Amino acid sequence: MSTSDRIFEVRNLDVSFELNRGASRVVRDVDMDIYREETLGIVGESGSGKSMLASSLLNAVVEPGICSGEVTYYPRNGEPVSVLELSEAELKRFRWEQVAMVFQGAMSSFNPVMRVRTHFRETLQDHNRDIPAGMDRARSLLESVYLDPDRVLSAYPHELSGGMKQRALIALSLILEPEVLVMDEPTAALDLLMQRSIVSLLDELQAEHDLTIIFITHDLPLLTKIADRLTVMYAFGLIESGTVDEILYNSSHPYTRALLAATPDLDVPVDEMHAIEGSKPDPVDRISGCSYHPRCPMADMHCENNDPPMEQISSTHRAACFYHEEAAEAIPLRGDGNNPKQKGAVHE
Ligand SMILES: Nc1ncnc2c1ncn2[C@@H]1O[C@H](COP(=O)(O)OP(=O)(O)OP(=O)(O)O)[C@@H](O)[C@H]1O
Ligand code: NI
Repeated sequence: MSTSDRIFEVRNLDVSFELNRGASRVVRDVDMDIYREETLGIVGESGSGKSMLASSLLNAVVEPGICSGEVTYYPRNGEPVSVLELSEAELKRFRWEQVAMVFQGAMSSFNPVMRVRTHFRETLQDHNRDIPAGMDRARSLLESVYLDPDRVLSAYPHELSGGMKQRALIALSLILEPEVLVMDEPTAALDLLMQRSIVSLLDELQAEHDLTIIFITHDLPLLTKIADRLTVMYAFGLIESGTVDEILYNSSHPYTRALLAATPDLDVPVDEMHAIEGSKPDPVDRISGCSYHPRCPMADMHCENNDPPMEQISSTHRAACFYHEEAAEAIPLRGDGNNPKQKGAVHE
């Protein structure tokens, strides 16, 4: 992937809140590139900063959070956009027309007293789009998420099941033809079957609409089915990123390996994150050295005193650990040595 394929470039991104007990840094010094038409999965335990990072991409961090650093968006046509410098009016357009979002708790983001049709219509109206052409598009989008347009458009949100509502929201988020879809735990409230069907539907939508998808969840097994690349967050920062295969079979950060080892079966989604020993980091505390050292079995004095930089492991794989070369041996994964794919990938 060359830099010309980038759709987002994030540099030195920080998000902080001024709390009574001190400054709370909930995203720390994130550098990240996102490539056009990829599906990037962001995974990490609850509270690690995934939602804050995702909302930073749209300059939509909740008040009174402060976002600093650079978020540059490269549209297919036109000049690069400095997202954190957009005005309110520019942001409103940017958020629907370039980068759309389906956020956590999306089940409630339909207005309960408005029919689904009105949501589509008002969005088109707000953005000065042609209504008849837009409503035709709405119908075809609803069809492409396997919903009956007539029935759904005239329904009130409560008349739809959770899965139907979620699919209708995805259709709505695509009504203004955005290039990027940011999804924060979009399937969390759905049953297994519905989660899987939404995932396969995203694949189809992505191909059809040339979408870039950023998918956030703590369901690692789900991500391995949908993502091209994975980025792992720990304690408000990125600690490893690579292709799905690099993360699954050759992960080089002790936290990622602990996460994988705690995931009993990649075909069964579990709330695997809580299985890792030690307490969760607090965004107000300033831990010296590596943020993972208090929980890391490999940590030594060097890790306690120094913050590990992201090390390049392959052209697509990076990890922030001084001992990334030894991690595979120190933290074996269940099934290591049995799976031929894993065997070949283990560090010598
Ligand atoms: N409004 C707020 N004010 C101050 N701190 C906040 C606020 N909202 C969230 N935080 C803190 O920011 C940190 C990161 O939160 P974030 O919601 O990004 O985590 P997450 O990884 O998305 O977790 P989850 O998987 O539970 O959604 C957490 O420690 C959280 O306590
Ligand atoms: Ni979240």
